[in-house]
Amino acid sequence: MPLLSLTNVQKSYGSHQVLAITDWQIEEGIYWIQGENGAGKSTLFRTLAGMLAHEGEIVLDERYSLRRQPVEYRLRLNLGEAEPLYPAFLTPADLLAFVGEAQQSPAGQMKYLTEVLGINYLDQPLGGCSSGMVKKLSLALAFLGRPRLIILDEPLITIDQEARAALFALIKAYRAEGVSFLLSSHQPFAPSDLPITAGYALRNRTLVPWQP
Ligand SMILES: Nc1ncnc2c1ncn2[C@@H]1O[C@H](COP(=O)(O)OP(=O)(O)OP(=O)(O)O)[C@@H](O)[C@H]1O
Repeated sequence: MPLLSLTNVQKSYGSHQVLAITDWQIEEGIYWIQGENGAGKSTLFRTLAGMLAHEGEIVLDERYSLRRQPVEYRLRLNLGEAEPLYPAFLTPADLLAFVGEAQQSPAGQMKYLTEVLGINYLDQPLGGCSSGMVKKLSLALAFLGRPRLIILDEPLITIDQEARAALFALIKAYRAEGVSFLLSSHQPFAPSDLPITAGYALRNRTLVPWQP
């Protein structure tokens, strides 16, 4: 049963078409998406997260259409952006509380995520946090709630080895609970890092099986 189906999905900025995906489906698993700079990965992920207007049909779990059941769909699909930007005066505690409520985070989940990812600067305004500290927070936010699919755009940029190991452990733990992942990276993941189900490349505005 497909977890995510895209049919005739198109996205343009003005006259510049970035996505033209006729038919693409994935089942549960951990997927890796590669793309050259400017290929459209962030545009694809923001489209899947419902942040950009698009043409075509995007359906999760054969039931939740982004267009027709937007609330149910968004509760089940989380996005961690490549280069997250937050207002400088907010703290990690503020954002975790806000996103946690919106995503209906179960009791204890925020504490678990902040401990695993080493977010021990909960009350420090983000304007005074390093890019790695902001990135780790954005990753924690992407795991909140009870998602079916978590999309992480360039999850490894700016984070250190310890956070990378913690993130991979978290991905495996969530995967064991039935959560699927779409990850982008300019570099392929080593098989020892993560059990990747399949890789795709974003080329010529569409997704094709990845080949080295
Ligand atoms: N808001 C926007 N307005 C106009 N064009 C945009 C906008 N955002 C992205 N683009 C264009 O769409 C194309 C795809 O951009 P996108 O950011 O999705 O690529 P990407 O694959 O994520 O790139 P990178 O790996 O460099 O982050 C680029 O040609 C970019 O210039």
